[in-house]
Amino acid sequence: MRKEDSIQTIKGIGEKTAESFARLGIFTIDDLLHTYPRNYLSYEEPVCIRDAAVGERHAIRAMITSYVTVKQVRSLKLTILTVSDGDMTMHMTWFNQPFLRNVFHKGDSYIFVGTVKVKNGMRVMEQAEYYKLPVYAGMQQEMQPVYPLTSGLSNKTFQKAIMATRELICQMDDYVPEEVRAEHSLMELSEAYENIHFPMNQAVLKNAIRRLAFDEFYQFLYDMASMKKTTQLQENLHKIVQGKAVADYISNLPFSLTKGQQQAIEDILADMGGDGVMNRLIQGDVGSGKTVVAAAALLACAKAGYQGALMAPTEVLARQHYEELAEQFAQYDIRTACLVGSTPLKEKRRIYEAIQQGEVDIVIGTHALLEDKVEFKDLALVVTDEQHRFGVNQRKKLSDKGYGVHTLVMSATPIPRTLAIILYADMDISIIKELPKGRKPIKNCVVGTNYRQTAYQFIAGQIAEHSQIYVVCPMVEESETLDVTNVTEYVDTMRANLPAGTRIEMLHGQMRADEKNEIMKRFSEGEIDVLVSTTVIEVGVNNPNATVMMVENAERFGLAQLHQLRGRVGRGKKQSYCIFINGKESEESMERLRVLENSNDGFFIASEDLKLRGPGDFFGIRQSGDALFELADIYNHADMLQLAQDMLKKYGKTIQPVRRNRGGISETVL
Ligand SMILES: Nc1ncnc2c1ncn2[C@@H]1O[C@H](COP(=O)(O)OP(=O)(O)OP(=O)(O)O)[C@@H](O)[C@H]1O
Repeated sequence: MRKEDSIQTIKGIGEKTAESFARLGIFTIDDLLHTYPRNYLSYEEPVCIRDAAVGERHAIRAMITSYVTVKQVRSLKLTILTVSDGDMTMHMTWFNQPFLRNVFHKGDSYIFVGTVKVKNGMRVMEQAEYYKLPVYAGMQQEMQPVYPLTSGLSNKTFQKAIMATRELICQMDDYVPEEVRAEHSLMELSEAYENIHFPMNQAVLKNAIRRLAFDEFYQFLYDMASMKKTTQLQENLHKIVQGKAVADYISNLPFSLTKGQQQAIEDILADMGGDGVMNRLIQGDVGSGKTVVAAAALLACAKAGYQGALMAPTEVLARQHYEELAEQFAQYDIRTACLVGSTPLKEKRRIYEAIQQGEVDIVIGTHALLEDKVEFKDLALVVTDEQHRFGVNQRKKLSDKGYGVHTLVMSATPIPRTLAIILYADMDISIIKELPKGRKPIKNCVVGTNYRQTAYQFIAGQIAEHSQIYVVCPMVEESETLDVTNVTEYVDTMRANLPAGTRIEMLHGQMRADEKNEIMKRFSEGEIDVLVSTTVIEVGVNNPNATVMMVENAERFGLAQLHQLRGRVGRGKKQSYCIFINGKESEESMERLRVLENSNDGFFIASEDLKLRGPGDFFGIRQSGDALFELADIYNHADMLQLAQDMLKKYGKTIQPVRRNRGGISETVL
């Protein structure tokens, strides 16, 4: 078995199961190994049957010692069996679940969770939940990995498939020298892969994540080092000196630029008119006005007679940029086009042709821009929005569509300077520090669920004043609801609580792209009052008329992500409000959320988030929005980032990272 083999080489995985895996983007063994559990379940500490207090709920680890019988008692079908923990026996019964006969087998061990009763002097547990913790490498595990699933694929099949690769995992060579591992207590590579999938316990899992975070950073820096060389060698083949066009554009804006925006534009023009190729990062907090800076750069490029591209991480955002820029640029005779995944094929072909012929000056789109069919006549500038959503290779793939292409990256992720120097070693950085004038600071409140009714009343008041509202719920899948408010149901609740005639719509990741676009369009045109959404709206969406952001189950999000969400309001002149509903009544989560109540500053929030995270928090509240790394968190694993840089410096490029082969395509982003 080799990493690059199809998963069908695993015994028991036939064509059908392989199709299910394919739907998750898993084609090879390597894909499988890199599809990490999205969660781990661990159960209450099991007790002995003897120690389980009658009338209380307990978890008991026991072995089935009888055959399973199914009895008809009046209208009930009873499934009965006996279990033992080696010291005492107990009866188990389930009602009307005769299929359990095929689930349980004599000799199997399970964890049974339920309330212990006494009947006829015998301990009994009725309707128990039952769990089978995995046995990996002959060891009973304490945690159950939960994988992303799709129809036709059970968690059990997933686990089995990973277990089948054990030999391969064990044979993995570690490229990190032993002395480095020893000095920094870095887990061995194979051990890390074993434990990310089947962790013995929380502590081991944490170490496995730390090790794999190192690998992600090392690969990233390694690739950056290769890129640096090529950009350094490049002379500026596209000298863009367009001060006049940009000055006109700026003077026609309905506002005056902030100092940071002005400086950023000056830096860009100096770069693009200079001797080398531009490679610049614009860092600015949410709502600081990075789009006009990008627009100025693209305008200068088009006016100099070259082509430019702007790549956004989502279709919603790409369309938003397109709509804004197409209108502005038309006044300067600049021809624009929008290319996204859902663009109809015929339209796509027309756009490809126009780009190739040089009939389009500026193209705005998503990953769709990376396709081979997109060929430029003379590409001079690539702007990527929200850099953390794209990998280095993706950015490079786009700029490789031309020669000596200038690169501009816009990011709202607040990164401390020390880390930025490592992560963006190859880039010059312009920072937009201040927000545009006239913005009123957002008023925040962190409240419990009992405040919801008051919040609805407040929202009704805002709608009466013609403002618009965002409500964010964590997820939409039926299976993941548990105690999480489900978006679909939530819309009904809101309808019942807001005045009749309130226009409420929902937006979630499972909708088709055109449906999402339609909703966003109507929301930005003021035809929707309340947009109930999952975090699809997180990045960059701009509707200055939205004044309230209400986040349900706010405790489930990372602070930086909540800050991004909050950034969707307070983008116009009206006073805006953010209501964070804490669904968990713990003082700890309240304290964490209060950081947001007290500050609107992204840098401060990121650093507080780091301080407040306890050792148990490493999973689940990683800075999402940081999809460049799968497991690594630039804040939490800052030491690993430093170590990766030190190792690269010490050994040069002689030590190659393990390269991930996703479906056969080598990618920097895991
Ligand atoms: N100098 C300015 N004065 C007033 N308004 C401005 C100024 N610059 C930008 N704006 C407006 O502020 C809003 C936010 O700008 P923009 O969408 O560029 O923010 P951003 O930096 O991209 O934020 P995010 O990271 O959240 O996407 C827009 O409506 C924009 O027109």
